Amino acid sequence: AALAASFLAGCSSSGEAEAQQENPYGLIEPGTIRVASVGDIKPYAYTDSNGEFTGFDVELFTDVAKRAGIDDVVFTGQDFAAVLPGVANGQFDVGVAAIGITEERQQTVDFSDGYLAGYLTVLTAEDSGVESVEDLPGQRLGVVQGSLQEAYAVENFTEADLVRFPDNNTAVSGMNSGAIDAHFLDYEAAQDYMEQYGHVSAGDIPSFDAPAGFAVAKENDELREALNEGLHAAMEDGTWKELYQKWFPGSPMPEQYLPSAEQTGAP
Ligand SMILES: NC(=O)CC[C@H](NC[C@@]1(O)OC[C@@H](O)[C@@H](O)[C@@H]1O)C(=O)O
Repeated sequence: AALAASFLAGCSSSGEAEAQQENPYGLIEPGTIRVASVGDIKPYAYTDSNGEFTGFDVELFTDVAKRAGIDDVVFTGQDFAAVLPGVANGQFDVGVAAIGITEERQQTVDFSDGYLAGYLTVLTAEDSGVESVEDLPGQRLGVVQGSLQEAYAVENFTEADLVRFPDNNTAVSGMNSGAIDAHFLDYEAAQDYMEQYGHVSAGDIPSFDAPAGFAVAKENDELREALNEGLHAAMEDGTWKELYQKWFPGSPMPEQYLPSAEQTGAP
């Protein structure tokens, strides 16, 4: 009670203190978290046949929000390139879409701690002639606008003809119709298209230095810290591991997100 009293006394007006108490995370709509996501990066974040958002990132975030005391989470699908601007300009409270944490992105938004470190995959059709990334020069390579894959390809696949798409589905449709020769996307999403269309990987590039994080508006430290607390609790009690095994069965599991008792510290 003393702490609360001093906290309330600290605010300039009781109204502000009241507001602060009701909306401790500075949410657009107190009690609801508005999330900018994307609808087609299965199995990270996607809309199922009922139009419901689901996937590893979606279920992990929903669990973390619940631990922070917010049960009402509303997901809205955007083009990937619109997610961070939507969070930065206050249209959404959080961005959740396998968004890699990078210095450049931290110019416009803040991130929770990382929750998923994996690979970027060059996906191609069985007989495309693109056997590995060495074959990319002169080939048409799809990338999602604003993705790490776009930045990586601009930097490293300088002789490929880059074709920018709003999302993976459009890009893979383009590949299936022969408009492009390969598409550069996230490993688990690539696995899904391989199962669906019999496509293959022409190369997997580690992206461990840019683990996915939840994007929040700069300065909203209360929200970011509450998400971090929930995230680490979900890792420590094995929820993260359970969701990883559900959504990425058979994929190598990064150790740093497992309960500390299960971390061997092996390199
Ligand atoms: N929604 C998307 O298409 C996201 C594409 C891309 N994801 C990269 C990443 O965050 O995906 C999950 C993990 O593998 C991370 O290591 C990786 O950087 C990006 O952040 O640009």
